[in-house]
Amino acid sequence: MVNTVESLVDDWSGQLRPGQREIAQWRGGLLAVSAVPGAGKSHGMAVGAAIAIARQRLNQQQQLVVVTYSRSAAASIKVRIRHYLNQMGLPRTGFSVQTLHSLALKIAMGAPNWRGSAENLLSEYEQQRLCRRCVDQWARSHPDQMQHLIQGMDTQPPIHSEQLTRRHALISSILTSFTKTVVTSARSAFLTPAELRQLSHHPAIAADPYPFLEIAADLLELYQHQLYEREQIDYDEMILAAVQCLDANASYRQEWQQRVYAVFEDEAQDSTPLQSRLLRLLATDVMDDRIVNVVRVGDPNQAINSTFTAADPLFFNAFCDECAQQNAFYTMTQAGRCTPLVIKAANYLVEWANHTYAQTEPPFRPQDIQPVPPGDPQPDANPPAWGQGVELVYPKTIFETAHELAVRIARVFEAHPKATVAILVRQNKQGHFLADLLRSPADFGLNHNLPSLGITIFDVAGVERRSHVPEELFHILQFLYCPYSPDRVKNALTVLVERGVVPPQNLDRLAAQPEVFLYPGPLDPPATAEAVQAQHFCHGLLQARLQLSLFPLIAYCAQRLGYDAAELATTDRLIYYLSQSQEPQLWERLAPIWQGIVAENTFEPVDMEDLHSRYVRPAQVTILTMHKAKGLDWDAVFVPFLQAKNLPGDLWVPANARFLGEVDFIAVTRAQIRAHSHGQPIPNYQEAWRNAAAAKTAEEYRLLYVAITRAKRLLWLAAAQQAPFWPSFDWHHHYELQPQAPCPFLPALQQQLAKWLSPIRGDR
Ligand SMILES: Nc1ncnc2c1ncn2[C@@H]1O[C@H](COP(=O)(O)OP(=O)(O)OP(=O)(O)O)[C@@H](O)[C@H]1O
Repeated sequence: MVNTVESLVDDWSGQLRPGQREIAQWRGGLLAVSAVPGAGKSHGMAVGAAIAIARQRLNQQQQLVVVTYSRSAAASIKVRIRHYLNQMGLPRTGFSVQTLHSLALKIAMGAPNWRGSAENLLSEYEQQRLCRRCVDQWARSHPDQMQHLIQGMDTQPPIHSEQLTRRHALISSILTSFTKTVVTSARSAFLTPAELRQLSHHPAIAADPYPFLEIAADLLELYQHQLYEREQIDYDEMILAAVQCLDANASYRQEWQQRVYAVFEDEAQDSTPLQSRLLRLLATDVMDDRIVNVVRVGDPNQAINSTFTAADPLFFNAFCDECAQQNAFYTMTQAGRCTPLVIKAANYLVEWANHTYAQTEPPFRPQDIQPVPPGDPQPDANPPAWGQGVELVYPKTIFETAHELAVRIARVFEAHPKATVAILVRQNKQGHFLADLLRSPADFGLNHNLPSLGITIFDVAGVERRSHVPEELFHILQFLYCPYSPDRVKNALTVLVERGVVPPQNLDRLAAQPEVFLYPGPLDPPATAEAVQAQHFCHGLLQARLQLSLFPLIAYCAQRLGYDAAELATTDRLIYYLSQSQEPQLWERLAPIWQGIVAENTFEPVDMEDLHSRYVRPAQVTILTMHKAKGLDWDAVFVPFLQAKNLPGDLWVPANARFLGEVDFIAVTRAQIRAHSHGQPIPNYQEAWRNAAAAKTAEEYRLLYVAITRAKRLLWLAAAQQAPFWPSFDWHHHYELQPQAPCPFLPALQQQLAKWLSPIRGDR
């Protein structure tokens, strides 16, 4: 067995890059790998994990725990590790892949005397309500401070009606969001209410116009008290609870340490100190606490969560320094994913942004991506470009952007029918807007129709937001119980087309006259072949509706939609949930409950093993946010709407909070807590505001860097000359377009492109 493993390790080592090889050769202790995008971090980690599992003969009793930050990343790494274990003929039991939160939940729930339970886990919505309750309570018990806030920057108290308006804004929105921010930042930085209060007396902030840190301490205290009283926990608390359970109970800690041989962490740049502490505790050897088996891989240049969570690349950098002192730190600068021109564009972004923002917060660690040398193990490494490789356009409007995009995508599929393609947007709303335009171009006067070419438009946010299994089945069932409603026919057909069980076609035409679509008479015009297919499919479902009772009918529909195992398991969970909710189990009774599940998106799907593969599929255009695109890649990547207002955008003060002054005190307080947790001097409010703005800009450019480095062969960037003024407006209902400047990186890149693409001119 050992020999087989070692000979396979030798074989595989020949297929690994430096950095990956070190992970494969790891035999315990700390190890850090910092690598550029596409260098093969996740790949190296999967191979390394499989080898460690084989070497240590890990099993159900003692496992290697792989931690990631998103479900899709977890699914993709699980598949890779299983692949290598299969090659070694080993069972799949020696490891588990988890998101950090599910791991923490397991630890906290298993602890003796732990007061919480999964049912007590606060949803986002409930957390919001709890924050609001704390604010109400605080406002009642602090009338003087409330009055001080209501007066804002005015020298005199405002008139009565204005006071009421401000009070309402403070309670319902400003202080409620403030509470949420404080709760997350302070607890991640291990700050107790008492410590926060102490911090609020710091002389550096004595002249700040409002005592927001003191208010933060009050609100944090109230929030924690309320959680305790209600025996509830929230996501952050779960991690804190897990750490506390392990800290407080030696035998429980040892139980876990015995169970966990090592922790491998992907995307480690997104880790918070609290999370790192949890992982270290778990990975400490049960017999000797000087031995800590932790492997962390990450890329500080891809840190894109630090402005809305307590994550910060600084912590991963510190870990890298610690490992460097033990000669256990490696960097990987070669990457085979992208065509050379895309690499040049990404490197230029690093150089340009660090130069442009040298005075504030340089966004990147200066580090160039290099193409891999000849003979690299990756097949088709640094592939040749499609088209120009990097293309940059300035369409007149957001509509023209959609049109140009469709034209270019159609050309990609014409030349490469099996291409994988993604459109990356900054905000979900932009994604929905594009999805609608691309799905129904005629409605918007566009004459390029991707669905008619057999190309699926897959709007990730749309699907995920709706938690697709409950929503898809809901639409089908709604149709089956009311087949003559045009809306329901359209919704059901949309699901059927998205699932690929009915061919794409003009659904509005079918839905407009449901009886003609379902049961055409002799005088009706002949249906197209696609419509007949859709009709037969619907007849099958309607037939089942007459023969089956509700729950078997739901299961039948799930089968007909071609659900995979995880989706079928999710359907089972849904049926179970519905069966527990209401008697008698009739559609009319259950429909409102089901609709609630869809609206609140609270239903937890069964872990989707191949969620990842849904994002990257041939003959599909995947629309998703830049954040969600992390860790994935496609042949062609389109990044529209790169107007300056959209990226990097600005920090701004919401209109209802302007009476407090020219800065957003939520961002200010967060920046003050951030500085403290980094061991830096605490900044006053003006400096904290500048820091917050610089941190946002820096992170936006890292986000653009992530987007750019997803492209293997073609990167298409666009900035519309006219777009909605506020990127956050609902693009469906706000068509008032205004002139917009492009993201300042684009003109700079354009100049470079001109040089790179015409070497003679460039040389001059
Ligand atoms: N040694 C290797 N042999 C073959 N293919 C490899 C190797 N290393 C990486 N690859 C391939 O290169 C691509 C990028 O690898 P991977 O996704 O692991 O990179 P990454 O560093 O995690 O990227 P990012 O940080 O941008 O998400 C993948 O398609 C992967 O299969």
